[in-house]
Amino acid sequence: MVPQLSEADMDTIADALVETGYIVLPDTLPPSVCEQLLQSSKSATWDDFRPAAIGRGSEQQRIESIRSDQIRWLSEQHPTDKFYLELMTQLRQGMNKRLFLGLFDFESHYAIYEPGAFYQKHSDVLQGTRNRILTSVLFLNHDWRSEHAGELVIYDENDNKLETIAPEFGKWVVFLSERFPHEVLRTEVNRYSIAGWFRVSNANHGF
Ligand SMILES: O=C(O)CCC(=O)C(=O)O
Ligand SMILES: [Fe+2]
Repeated sequence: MVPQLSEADMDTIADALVETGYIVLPDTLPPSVCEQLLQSSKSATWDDFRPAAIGRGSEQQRIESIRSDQIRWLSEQHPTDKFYLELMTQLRQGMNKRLFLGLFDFESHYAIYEPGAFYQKHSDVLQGTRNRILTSVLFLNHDWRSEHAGELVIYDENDNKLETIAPEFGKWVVFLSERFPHEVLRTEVNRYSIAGWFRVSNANHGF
């Protein structure tokens, strides 16, 4: 069965994006889908994962002092990925309908942060582009405890700390990409997440 986001969930998310620009949802996505995603992340071989890079195209760099996670992009060809991508399509259409965001597509990757890995404070909007509008992060860590660390910290435009979010299984964070710098604190255990970005078409914005 294709999982569904309810109209009520979409209303909640749209209202939060208007009021504060972000939302932390503890258990909105179906646990069975989250479990499949976790298994898919765990069962991939390390050959499938690549050290994450920073930037775009020829400017792409790997700077381990900034981020040290390993990533694998989701694909429509993969049945588990497809379920998740379907949910994100529903969110994209729901937000376009409610907020006229003109979201055009969605790209996302599994990430594994091994013990000692982190991602320093950054913005998801790549320099010189404005095409990432909404960020989505889903956490997949069962039995997370504070000593495991690896929290996601969200800041406001003036660098004030807004939230320190435990990366607990099934927790889903959605925020306006441009408004919130954020960082992943150094994790003490393997940390599983899926980060994704809803984008507008470059062509629409004249780039
Ligand atoms: O996994 C996370 O908590 C967020 C990762 C992130 O900020 C990114 O990949 O841009
Ligand atoms: Fe990010």
